[in-house]
Amino acid sequence: MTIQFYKYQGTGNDFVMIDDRDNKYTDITEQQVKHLCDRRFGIGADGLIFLRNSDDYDFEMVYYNSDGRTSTMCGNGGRCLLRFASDLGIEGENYSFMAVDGVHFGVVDDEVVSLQMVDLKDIDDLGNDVLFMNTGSPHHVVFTDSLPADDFVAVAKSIRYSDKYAEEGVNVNYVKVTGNNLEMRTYERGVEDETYSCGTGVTAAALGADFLKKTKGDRLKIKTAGGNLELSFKAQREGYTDIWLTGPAEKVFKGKVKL
Ligand SMILES: N[C@@H](CCC[C@H](N)C(=O)O)C(=O)O
Repeated sequence: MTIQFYKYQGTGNDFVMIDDRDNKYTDITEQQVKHLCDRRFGIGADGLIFLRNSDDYDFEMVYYNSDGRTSTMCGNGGRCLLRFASDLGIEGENYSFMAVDGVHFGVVDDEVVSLQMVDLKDIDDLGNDVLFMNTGSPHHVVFTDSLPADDFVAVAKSIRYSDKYAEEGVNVNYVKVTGNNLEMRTYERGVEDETYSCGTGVTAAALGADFLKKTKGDRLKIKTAGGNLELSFKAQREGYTDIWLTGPAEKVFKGKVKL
């Protein structure tokens, strides 16, 4: 079988996109997804996303990590999917779509794509400037004065495979705050490596910085290894609402691949 695919990236978090509005690929296997995402034997990506029809919304997002397994929400993937929908000619600038964590709204313009993230209620304060929260995907967030350098993946793996997280897995973020600007590195579960950027991780870092009162205001800039993102939000008495993740998302190339 030959598949028409598209490759997208949002701040260097890259995805294979497949238009599956006619449900041709619903029986794709873990091994096949893993192969498509493989950087040497396949197309190469941090994840794979199917765009499918939805009865109640503009479309549905079905996300797989590069290990071949379906997972929880992917923020940059959602932003890339919005650009893909627009490129496919699905009508509108303002979209709504269904994902694993619920309904998302999105806006596509020439320069950037904005995605509304799910509201956040609970943040676990683990002490010493370390937080855990679920922004659509689970994130362990460490605030630090200097980001780990060469040893980042080893440090992140020791947290991801610790007893607390070993079974379910977790994404690990190290974040440095300077004024209202954040700089961060993320290790992703399911990729089991550092990625250039992670949208749900950026969301966790920015909301965490506000929660710990490390920043001021409701719009923060975040620098990732693959580029800059912005997060705006409303702080409520308990948690956060109106959370919008904004930044670039673009098509890189398209092609056909044999499965
Ligand atoms: N890159 C994503 C997060 C994808 C999901 C994550 N790997 C997990 O399994 O928790 C993002 O941009 O949010």
